[in-house]
Amino acid sequence: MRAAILTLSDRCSTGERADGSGPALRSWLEEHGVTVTCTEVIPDEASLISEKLAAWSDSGSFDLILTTGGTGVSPRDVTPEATERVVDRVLPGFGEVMRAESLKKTPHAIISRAIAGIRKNTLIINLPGSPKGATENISFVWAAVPHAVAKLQGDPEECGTPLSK
Ligand SMILES: Nc1nc2c(c(=O)[nH]1)N[C@H]1C(S)=C(S)[C@@H](COP(=O)(O)OP(=O)(O)OC[C@H]3O[C@@H](n4cnc5c(N)ncnc54)[C@H](O)[C@@H]3O)O[C@H]1N2
Ligand SMILES: O=P(O)(O)OP(=O)(O)O
Repeated sequence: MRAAILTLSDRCSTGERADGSGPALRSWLEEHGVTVTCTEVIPDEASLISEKLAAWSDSGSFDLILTTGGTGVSPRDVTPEATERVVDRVLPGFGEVMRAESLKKTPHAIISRAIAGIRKNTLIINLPGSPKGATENISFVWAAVPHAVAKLQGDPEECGTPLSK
């Protein structure tokens, strides 16, 4: 699987704060056998985020794009809206599971509005901004990611497990 990581943070984009979440996600993915070929840090600007997600998806170079940051309720948190604007289909289950599992870690999890969706052949998943929130959330949904990527790219294999007798 080929992946890209997009960090959304005003402070990290100006160098005021070091990006801890992009590198944390990169390590997490590489430990899980994924090749990360592109990482970038940009500010919380909806048009920039949408343009970047569309360009990366349309390049055909990535099976998976993770975003980190901007999923909450601060005035400049616009990642879910910018993502929704460019995906062909939303995958509601990812956000549902991330919030349900994260609530077992912190009551603040309910604040994250993260979504996931598909654009062309690429799966895009929003994650919260902190290194802890980002890595916890990807771990909660990871079991479904390889199968989702295979299916969205046209894998014709039947995936129904026969009922045991
Ligand atoms: N499983 C978990 N889920 C959530 C957690 C968590 O710890 N575990 N945190 C919850 C919180 S709190 C919030 S709020 C929401 C929404 O988060 P956002 O996506 O809006 O995150 P930001 O406001 O962009 O960042 C929050 C906080 O994290 C630090 N930060 C942000 N970006 C970076 C970065 N690139 N490198 C290092 N640190 C970063 C910074 O202190 C920000 O103030 O998510 C819940 N879900
Ligand atoms: O990372 P920023 O600067 O976009 O802000 P926040 O601390 O709210 O994440």
